[in-house]
Amino acid sequence: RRVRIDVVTIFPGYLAPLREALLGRAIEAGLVELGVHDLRDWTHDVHQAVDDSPYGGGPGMVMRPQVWGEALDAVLAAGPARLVVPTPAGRPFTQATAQAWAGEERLVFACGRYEGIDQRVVDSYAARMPVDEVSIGDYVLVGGEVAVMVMVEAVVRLLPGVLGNPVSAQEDSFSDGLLEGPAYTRPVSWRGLDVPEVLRSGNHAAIARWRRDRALERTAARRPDLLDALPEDALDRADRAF
Ligand SMILES: N#Cc1c(-c2ccc3ccn(Cc4ccc(CN5CCCCC5)cc4)c3c2)n[nH]c1N
Repeated sequence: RRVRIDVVTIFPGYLAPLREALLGRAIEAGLVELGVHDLRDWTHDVHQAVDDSPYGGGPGMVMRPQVWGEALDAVLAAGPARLVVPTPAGRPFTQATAQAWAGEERLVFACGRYEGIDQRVVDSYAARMPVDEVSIGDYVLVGGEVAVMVMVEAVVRLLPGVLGNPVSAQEDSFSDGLLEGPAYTRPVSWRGLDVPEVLRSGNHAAIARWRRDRALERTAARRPDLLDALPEDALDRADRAF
């Protein structure tokens, strides 16, 4: 199965890294088709204006609906898609979102800049297709391009054939609801720091117990919200020590 991804932006160069490495190989393998479009290709004025002052006042500029309408009509003409609009005011983008979108045939990303895109763009397309206004986290970026990079990577890595070891897509650190614990490889001693003995013991039950303890410890320390979100039966007696 393949997915077609289109991105509309005033900074097409910002999306160049999508063609590198893992994603580049997925594109070469024909698992992903990627189209990056310059929004200014759909302006008609000599200044290629894409923004204007906000009605009601307020800081900054807002992106004009007409240009976005022509660009998205052109890109969406190729067939039905889910329209994704990154915004600080969006619903949280999570692994569950990535999993859901990995099943889509087409994703179109509208990258805003300035203070965002005139709301009528989202409203007009929401009438005829799925439109998701999403945020990748509680911090403020300057535009949607970086968010699109994050979301495209999170989605594409879930597509069959993209990752060398697909099982890891299922066993993602968030699959058992805990953060993953520490990982080690050779050498056994490095700058006076040794690999924990248990990991070299060959005692797989002890190793599994140690790893779960480290994951619980780390989750309790860094993401207590994940612990609170665990289903009642997720922690056994040994787990409750943390
Ligand atoms: N995903 C995601 C994002 C984004 C994101 C996504 C898309 C765009 C398009 C433009 N910007 C810039 C921007 C920045 C702040 C504000 C809020 N205003 C500030 C001044 C007073 C009024 C409110 C609006 C627009 C974007 C930011 N930021 N953080 C995420 N997780």
